[in-house]
Amino acid sequence: MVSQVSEAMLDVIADALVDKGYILLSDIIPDYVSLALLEKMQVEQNIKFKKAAIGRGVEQQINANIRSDKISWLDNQDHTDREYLSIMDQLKEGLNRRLFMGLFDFESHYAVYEPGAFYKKHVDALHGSQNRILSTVFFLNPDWQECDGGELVIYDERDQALAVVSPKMGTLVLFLSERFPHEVCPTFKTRNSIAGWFRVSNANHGF
Ligand SMILES: O=C(O)CCC(=O)C(=O)O
Ligand SMILES: [Fe+2]
Repeated sequence: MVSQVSEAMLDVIADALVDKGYILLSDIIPDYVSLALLEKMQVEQNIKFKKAAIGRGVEQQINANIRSDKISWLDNQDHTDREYLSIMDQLKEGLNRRLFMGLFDFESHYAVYEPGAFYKKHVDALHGSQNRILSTVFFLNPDWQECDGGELVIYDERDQALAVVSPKMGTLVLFLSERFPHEVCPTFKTRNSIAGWFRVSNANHGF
């Protein structure tokens, strides 16, 4: 079954990206998809997940002082991943139609933050390449409490906190990749998310 993102929802998202550059959504991914994603994560956590690296190519390195999550990339061949990727594809098409963003592809990984893990303040657009345009973070944590930590904090250009997001099951955050530094505060409980990025192709670079 492929779930549909409504035109009204796409309008709301496009307006928010123009007005503020970010939006938090709680009702875009159906529960059955979230539950399937969480189940898959839990089954694969001890098998497929690898320590996350920072940077790209030869500069890529594991730096546990900056981030200490473990990740596994989504794969279009997998039917659970494909449900999520198909919703992201509808977002891509809907935003390109409304905002001419030139979004070209989408890459995403599951991330597990074990107790004590964090990701210090950073910007997602990779150094020397501006092709990450729109960041997405989807949370898969049922029964998350305030005292569990692991908040995603989004900052503005002047380093003021704009939003402190509790990583609750079903919340999707979208923000412009180059504009918003953000961090994952240390978590006290195992914290599951899917981070993803819409990119423009190098040929479109500089629109
Ligand atoms: O899991 C999150 O809240 C955000 C992760 C993040 O910022 C990233 O992977 O770039
Ligand atoms: Fe990030």
